[in-house]
Parts: sequence; C-alpha cells; structure tokens
Amino acid sequence: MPIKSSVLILLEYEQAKLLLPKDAIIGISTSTVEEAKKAVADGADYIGIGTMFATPTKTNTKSVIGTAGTQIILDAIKDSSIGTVSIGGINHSNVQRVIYQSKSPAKSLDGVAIVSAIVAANDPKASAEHFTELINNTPRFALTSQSPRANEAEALLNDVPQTIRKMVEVHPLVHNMINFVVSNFVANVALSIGASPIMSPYGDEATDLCKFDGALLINMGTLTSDSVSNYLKAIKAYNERGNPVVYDPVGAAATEIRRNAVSQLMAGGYFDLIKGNEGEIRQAWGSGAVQQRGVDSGPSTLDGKQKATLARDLARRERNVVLMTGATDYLSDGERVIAVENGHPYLGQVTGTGCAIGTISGCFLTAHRSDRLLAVLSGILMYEIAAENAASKEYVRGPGSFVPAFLDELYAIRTAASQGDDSWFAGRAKVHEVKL
Ligand SMILES: Nc1ncnc2c1ncn2[C@@H]1O[C@H](COP(=O)(O)OP(=O)(O)OP(=O)(O)O)[C@@H](O)[C@H]1O
Ligand SMILES: Cc1ncsc1CCO
Repeated sequence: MPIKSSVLILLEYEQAKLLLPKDAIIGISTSTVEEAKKAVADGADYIGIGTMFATPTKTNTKSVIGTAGTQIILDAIKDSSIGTVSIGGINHSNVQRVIYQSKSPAKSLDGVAIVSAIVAANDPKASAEHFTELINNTPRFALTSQSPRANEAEALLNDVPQTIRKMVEVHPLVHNMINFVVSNFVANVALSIGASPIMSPYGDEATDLCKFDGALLINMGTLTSDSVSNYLKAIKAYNERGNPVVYDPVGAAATEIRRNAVSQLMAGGYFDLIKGNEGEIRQAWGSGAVQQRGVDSGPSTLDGKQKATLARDLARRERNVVLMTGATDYLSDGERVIAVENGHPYLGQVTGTGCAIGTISGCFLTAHRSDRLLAVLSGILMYEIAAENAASKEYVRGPGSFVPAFLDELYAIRTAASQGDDSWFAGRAKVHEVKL
C-alpha cells in the first residue's frame, strides 16, 4: 500500500475519524501485538510499529522492540492488509536490514518512517534520495533461499570440496576483533587454511579494512569498557559495504556486562553468522538463558532436538545463519538444520578452538556468498576432519602435542584442496539433516 501522507494521532481512532476529512489516512502507533490487533480491528489504514531502535531522544527502552519484536507483530497481523511502517532510529546504515530482518514469513513492512535522518541532514533531499536507493536495492539480502532437496545433507556434502577450493583461491582477508587469549592461535589457523588474518581492535580502522572485501569477526572474549563502541563502528563499516560479519558472543551469559553487550550489538548491526557454544547461543536467543560460569558452556540441559530447534529459531528470527558448537554442532539458516558429529575431544581441551571457527567461517562466507549454510559447513568440516587427522597421529599424546599437529593437518587439507585432490574428504563427513 503506498503511503502518501499521514496524521500522527494522539487521539482514539474513533475520535480522529470524526474530526478528520473522510479520505484522511489514519495511522496508529503500536508497540505490542495487542495494540496492532486493535488497530486492525478499529479499521486504521496503517500502523507505525516501534520503537525500532533506541535513539538519543527516545530512551524509553521498554518500547524498543527491534527487528525481532517487529517480526512478531507482523506475524500476528499477517491476515490483514493494513499498511505497516517501522519507526525509530532508522538511518542509512540500518534501513536495509530493518526491512530484511523484520520480515515474518507471511508479512513484510510496507515502509519505514524516518524523521531526524532526513530533516536534520545537511541536505535533506539527498538524504531522502539515498534512502530510496537503499530501499530499492538490497542485493546483499537478496540471497537465494535454497529450495528443499530430497537429501539435503548429501547435496551439501557434494559441494563441500569445491567450496573449500574456492576459499583457498580467494585467499580472503579476515579482520578479527578478537580476545587476546586466542589471538595468536587463531591467526595461525587462518594462515594454515590459506586466508590472510589481521587482528585489529580499533573500530575506526574498519573503514579502510572493509574495502578489501573480506570478513569481520567480532569475538567479545576479553571485553573492555570501550569494546562495544569499537565493535559498532566496525560492524557499521562492514554492513554498509555488504561484507560478511560473524559474531561470537564469548561468555555471553557470564556477566551482566556481557548480557548487555549482546543486546547492544544485536540491535546495532547485522550478523551473517552468530556462532557460539550452547550457553552463548541461549543468551543470544534471550529467553531460557542460563548463567555461564566463565566462557565454557557448562553442562547441557537440552537434548539434540531442542538444540537443533534453538539454532533454527535464532537463525529464523535474525534471518541469518547460526552455529551452535559442542560435541555435536548444529548449523541452521532458519530452514535447514544440519548436525555435524566430526571433531575430537581434544578440541574441547584447547582454548580458542571455538573462536577459530568464527574466523574461518568468516573466510568461507567471504569466498562463497550465495549459500551461507554451505559456506560455514565447509569450514567446519575442513576444521574438524583436520582435528581428527591430527589426533590420530601416534606422536599426539594430549592437547599440547595436538595443537601443532592440528595446524599441520589444516595446512595439508588446504594444500590438497588447491591441487584438486579431494581424497581427504571421501567418506569422512559425519553429517545429517535434523528434521524438526
Ligand atoms: N567432545 C567433543 N568431541 C568432538 N568435538 C568437540 C568436542 N567438544 C568440542 N568439540 C569441537 O570443538 C570445537 C569448539 O567447540 P566448543 O563448543 O568447545 O567451543 P567454545 O566453547 O566456543 O571454545 P573456546 O571458547 O575455547 O574457543 C568445535 O569444532 C566442536 O565441534
Ligand atoms: C579463557 C578465555 N577468557 C576470555 S576469552 C577466553 C578464550 C576462550 O574463549
């Protein structure tokens, strides 16, 4: 429905109807499902849904509903033809993801309401034109969704070797904003698989680094008081350029500071992949989160089906890909859920082995953009089969001797892949699709 001009009402709908001309377009501000349903029942022409994001002038966080809250409202009124616009804190850097991430399976936003980003701009006309351009052109989010295949896991596995080959050829740059505990190990993992790592915690550097069209990894393992503002600058730069961003919310459920950082970062930008252990993914989901005792996940209270459902639901809500690691990894793009049973218990005994998956996922997402689930799956399989190969060496006796052998085996797979030799992969993947 094209929205021409509107009246923001502070009156009840019936009163406004009486006061205004017959053909007046009447919109109602809503921030809950109940309000939206009432506006539909009253016969309003459209609803303003918000507040999308907190702004300096709108600090009432109770009504800040984000893309997740907007999606719930759209879903609740999916059978109505009422017009819908999102309002609150929308600007050039977030408008595309607001439209993309708010979409429920059956209803999308019809528009966005923008005030300060136009009226307070130096050149309001140019600002409005830029919005139109961004809204009409969202190639980054126009990723083809894979239509269901009879044997999804097998179909994906067929494409893994060529995806790895492509990643090695592309030699992607991966910009890591990563904790200092694992930084050196992760840089070596990236080099071993054929990528080019840079570790840079300084947010302003992202405006230059994003021009190399690699990936950004945000790993908040050693969060400090200025980490979040640095992360947000870098996320903005990569989001605007349309390059992949991976989020590893390390220790997300360990402290109040980390819980707040998760909310701020998830509201502040778009992540192509959220990757974490069970405790971290539960915190990113929100409800049902459990206290983490540090960076480890702690004992699981979920069965396999519950883990698969959680990964699927978070990916569906965020409209991205989610990887939940553990002895079995669950990977989902909101539709498909793939369980990976490769790996070795030594991986759980070496710090940074989860963090390194965030980095290598960024490399694969850079090299293979059309199917993000396949990209991340290819990275995990390369990684976990290398771990199995390393652990099977007779000279590997524990986590200490495992680490150098693991780097060697990553390098061996990378070398084989670049020579077109896929024999390392034959019959090795322990992968199945979880049907929910
Ligand atoms: N018992 C296990 N058996 C096989 N693989 C495992 C096991 N435990 C962990 N892994 C593998 O180890 C890797 C890291 O997963 P994990 O869940 O330990 O990450 P993490 O807690 O984020 O690690 P870190 O914070 O130390 O980086 C994954 O590839 C996972 O499949
Ligand atoms: C041990 C540890 N503490 C903060 S980050 C980190 C590395 C594993 O994530």
